[in-house]
Amino acid sequence: MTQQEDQQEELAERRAAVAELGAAVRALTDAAVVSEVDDATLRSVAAAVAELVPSLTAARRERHERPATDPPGSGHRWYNPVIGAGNPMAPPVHVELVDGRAVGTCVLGLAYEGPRGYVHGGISALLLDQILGHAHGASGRPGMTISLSLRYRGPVPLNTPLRITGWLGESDPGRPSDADDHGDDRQPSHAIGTISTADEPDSVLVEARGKFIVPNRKQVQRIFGGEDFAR
Ligand SMILES: CCCCCCCCCCCCCC(=O)SCCNC(=O)CCNC(=O)[C@H](O)C(C)(C)COP(=O)(O)OP(=O)(O)OC[C@H]1O[C@@H](n2cnc3c(N)ncnc32)[C@H](O)[C@@H]1OP(=O)(O)O
Repeated sequence: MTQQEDQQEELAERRAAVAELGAAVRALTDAAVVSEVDDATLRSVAAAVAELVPSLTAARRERHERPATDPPGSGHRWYNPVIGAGNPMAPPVHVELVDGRAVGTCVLGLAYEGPRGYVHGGISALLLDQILGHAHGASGRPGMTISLSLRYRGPVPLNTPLRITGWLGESDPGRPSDADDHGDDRQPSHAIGTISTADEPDSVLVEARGKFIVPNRKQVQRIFGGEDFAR
């Protein structure tokens, strides 16, 4: 086996273990928010969970440090709060590119509840920001959101297969590019997205409009210390 194959195998092993823990803690979170067991059981589970924490934090990363799952150039985000298999907070949303559109699918349990039986509006915004980011990134230029507005047309049901779709709209007409000053294309992109149930994809429950920019070199330096932020 070559050294590269060895590294690939190690990476796959690490990602599988991270996804396994993510799924287990996600299931625990779901159990915690649906549970109606007696107080003594809640307290004994809380104590058992608290005892597990030190075994995970024995080796930890700090802000700005890459996790072992996301080596430079991979473009992966295993702990992303929307799509990351390793993040218990992520549903996780499964995203595919279909005919130039980003299409996400997921089911949201009671941990995401806002109005009783329905998804919290902030969670819808989180999902849409991510999917718009994928639509923008699909053009080959991953970027950052500079504005996001939402229209909530109908409540989004929990425990129901959902479809989240994002695509690029027209850029700002007539906005001059100041590429000469900044060495980058500074035209923000407009992206549009929707949430519907998988059964009724044409019935839009939430729609979003966002603007994305590709940070220029100075901005990348200022915000990310020069590292290629998207890779
Ligand atoms: C297959 C592909 C897979 C890909 C997967 C990817 C998935 C990822 C999904 C992740 C999804 C999650 C995504 C997330 O969660 S991204 C996280 C949320 N977003 C942020 O944190 C951004 C915070 N904002 C800033 O840091 C600054 O505002 C920036 C750096 C943006 C500009 O601060 P700066 O001090 O430098 O400039 P200014 O404020 O004086 O702005 C002046 C004007 O210029 C415009 N402007 C500025 N810079 C640019 C530019 N570079 N190109 C074009 N235009 C630019 C600017 O809009 C403004 O215009 P106007 O508003 O006045 O009209």
